[in-house]
Amino acid sequence: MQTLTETKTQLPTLTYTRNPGMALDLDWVASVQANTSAIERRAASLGGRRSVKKDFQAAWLLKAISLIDLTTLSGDDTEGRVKRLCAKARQPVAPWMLDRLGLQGLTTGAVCVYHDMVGTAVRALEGSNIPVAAVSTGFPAGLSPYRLRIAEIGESVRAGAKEIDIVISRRHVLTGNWQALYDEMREMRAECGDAHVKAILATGELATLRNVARASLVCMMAGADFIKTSTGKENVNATLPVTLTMIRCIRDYQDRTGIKVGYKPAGGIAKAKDALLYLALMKDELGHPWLQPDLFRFGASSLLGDIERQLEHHLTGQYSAANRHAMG
Ligand SMILES: O=C[C@H](O)COP(=O)(O)O
Repeated sequence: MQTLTETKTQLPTLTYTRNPGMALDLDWVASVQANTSAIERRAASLGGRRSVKKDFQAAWLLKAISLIDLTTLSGDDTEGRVKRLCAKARQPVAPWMLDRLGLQGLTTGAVCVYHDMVGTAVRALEGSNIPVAAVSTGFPAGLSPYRLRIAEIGESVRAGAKEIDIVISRRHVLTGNWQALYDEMREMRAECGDAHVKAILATGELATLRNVARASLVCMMAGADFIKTSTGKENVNATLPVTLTMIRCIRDYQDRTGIKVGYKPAGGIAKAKDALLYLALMKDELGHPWLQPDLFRFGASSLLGDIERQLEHHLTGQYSAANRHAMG
């Protein structure tokens, strides 16, 4: 894998990339394979490599911040917590750090909340360009009545969510009912209207990497603007093998249709060095366009805290031996 080199972070402007989708191509779905042992070998080889040279780390950490969907998805969420989260999204690191780096106006990519908190988040982010993403459709299991799942999307859009993270019905994947998965995704896409739609596959519950690949493809055919690994609530969430599988499907879909679909690893990404590894992998496999917020996001509740700590150590020169090790 190449080492990331970039000395300056340019603040991204978010222009959404839309996926119009296509007719369900069952032959293509049937032909999808995933060579699990090769994928696992490649994933295992990634962790030990330095993904960013020390001189370039600050720029890449800032880039990572701009790609976070800063998330709170807890049963005990309150308006106060969501307001604090939004304040953090507006000003993710201390102003002195940005001054030191000659950068102003850095924000996270979005704020991600349950439907009930969309209104609070929209009000708290007024005047900023930070979109609110709502998890919808009976998150996280997606097992509430179908008409209610569809209705929830409309409610979130009307409350001001610009991005909707839907959960798919895992049973359609586990039973190979690709038509049902396609129809469900298509209807959810339509209900989102102008809002950007991310399809959460809950890959930890799909049994095989081949299922992950086929579900990725069907959701893209049905018009998902992003494919997202996990709700963060499964036993296994974002992993490197799943990431390789999904981003190669994104590449195949682009090769065949010319359409770029985004990728959102989510759940359990809490360390700055893991974030940098993901960015290096995206650059390697898909190229620069997938280092922008219209095509890449981290779904993460605690990643920002670790990035901030690493940035502070970087800028003050106070790298402890432990931190040097943590940053690889
Ligand atoms: O979609 C985002 C995930 O729920 C966040 O998961 P996390 O709390 O493990 O970072």
